[in-house]
Amino acid sequence: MSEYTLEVCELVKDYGDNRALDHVSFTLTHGIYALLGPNGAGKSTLINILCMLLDANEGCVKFNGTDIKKCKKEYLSKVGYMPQQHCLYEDFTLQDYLYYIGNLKGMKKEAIRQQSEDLVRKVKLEDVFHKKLKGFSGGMKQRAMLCVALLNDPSILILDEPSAGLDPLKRMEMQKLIAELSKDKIIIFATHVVSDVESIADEYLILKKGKLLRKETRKQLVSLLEHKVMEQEVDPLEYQKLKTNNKISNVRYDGDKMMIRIIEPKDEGKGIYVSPNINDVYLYIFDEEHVVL
Ligand SMILES: Nc1ncnc2c1ncn2[C@@H]1O[C@H](COP(=O)(O)OP(=O)(O)OP(=O)(O)O)[C@@H](O)[C@H]1O
Repeated sequence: MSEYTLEVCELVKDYGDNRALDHVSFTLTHGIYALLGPNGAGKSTLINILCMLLDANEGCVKFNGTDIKKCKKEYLSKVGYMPQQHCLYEDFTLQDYLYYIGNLKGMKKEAIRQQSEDLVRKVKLEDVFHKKLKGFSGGMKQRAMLCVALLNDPSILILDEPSAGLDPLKRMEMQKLIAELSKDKIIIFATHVVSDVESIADEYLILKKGKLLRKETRKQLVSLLEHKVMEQEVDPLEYQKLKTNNKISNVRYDGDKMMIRIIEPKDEGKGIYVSPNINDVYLYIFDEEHVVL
């Protein structure tokens, strides 16, 4: 199995006085990396630098040990990018669009044909291969964009909110697809929606205000909250009171009973401690009123 490395070294990006990335460093080998952070954390800026659409002010990115600026053509031929916004030519058929992109990627005609047919089967779009993209639903367009990103079998796959706008079933399908396709690749999956990555991410890159706070596995992250998440039954009045000075990560009804998940409860002994999940950790890290990290 070939092993690729993508190394981000002390990246700094400023937009005027606003520092969007602040000395960000990490190294990735194959696997699925969830890039998490709230609005403005710097995810898109980082992705744009990784896709060479934007230059950093300081620092560099290395692919297999070489600065990507020194091997731009080779590096870009190994990168597949699925942007947040659809950028499909709607008057093209899916087949024509894949041919067009394959050409831009410098692929041979026969390779485009073989890979296109294989990819549309994998993402279950073979029935609409010859149909115009303008007739595609949102979910079909997302899958078409994934095909485009996967043409030329990239070693690095960068996905910016790949499940945005999909219904829960389609979100699960997209997660399954990404997990199936991840073998031997470095996959960066940027999202705000923790549940989209929880079942498939090998590691989490957590960005906050341009700084990389953590690069850890699920196990390492949830250990932050071991014995700190309590599930408790409450009545709606009590809930209103509790939520003013507690971090509540979830509210659900169990029949008539209102159940809440509290992180580091102020008043212990009213519920039971439960296993933390990534959602709890996300709230713990990003709850601005109770900054801990
Ligand atoms: N072109 C730009 N000009 C000026 N400031 C920018 C520009 N792009 C991003 N920024 C700023 O840089 C910071 C990081 O933004 P960025 O879009 O990278 O974050 P993000 O994590 O991708 O956010 P979102 O989840 O909302 O897409 C923010 O403060 C943002 O306002």
